[in-house]
Amino acid sequence: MSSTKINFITGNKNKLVEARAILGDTVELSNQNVEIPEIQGSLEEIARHKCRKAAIAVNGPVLVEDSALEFRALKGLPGPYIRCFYSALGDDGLCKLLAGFDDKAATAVCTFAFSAGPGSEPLLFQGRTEGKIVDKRGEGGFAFDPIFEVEGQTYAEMNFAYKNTVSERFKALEKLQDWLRNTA
Ligand SMILES: O=c1nc[nH]c2c1ncn2[C@H]1C[C@H](O)[C@@H](COP(=O)(O)OP(=O)(O)OP(=O)(O)O)O1
Ligand SMILES: [Mg+2]
Repeated sequence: MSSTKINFITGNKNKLVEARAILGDTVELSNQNVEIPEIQGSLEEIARHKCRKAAIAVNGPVLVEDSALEFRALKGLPGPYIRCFYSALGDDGLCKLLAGFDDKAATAVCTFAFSAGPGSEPLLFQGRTEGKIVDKRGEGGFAFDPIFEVEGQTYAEMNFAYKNTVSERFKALEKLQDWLRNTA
């Protein structure tokens, strides 16, 4: 597949670094940060809204991504509001949210949205990874990585390359790559 260039609109450098590593040389990501107020709604509605606004802001094709962390015991919350919860509560506070529950299951969800430009309806590519919430362990990664455990290791305990083979971001980007392969 020939290399494709896409403008990934995100203010999160860690997302950018992971996405570039996952995509390798199949897709070249440029990056701009555009402040877009995030709405309330389903993961899909939030990603679509962010994508439409980003396409208008840069007046061209864009890729955006929205990450969520769903706690089963909390019926899917914090979900797309994880950024707010994480910055207010941190790793320990997020763990404590589940203190009263035996069920520690959580799902990390990554939703990429691509628009060909202003007025062009976003296409979604979503990946999900099942895990559980544990007391923090590990030094790597970012944000909630130390408390999200998948198959015995937290994301923060995994090496960077290994996280990028099991993560929701990897699964979502595989779908994006399939789409690019089939439309190029
Ligand atoms: O692999 C991950 N491992 C651990 N934590 C993660 C991961 N991926 C996103 N996160 C955190 C960052 C933020 O606290 C929240 C998502 O919020 P979200 O709005 O999607 O991202 P953001 O505001 O940081 O960047 P953006 O400019 O793309 O909206 O979950
Ligand atoms: Mg955000």
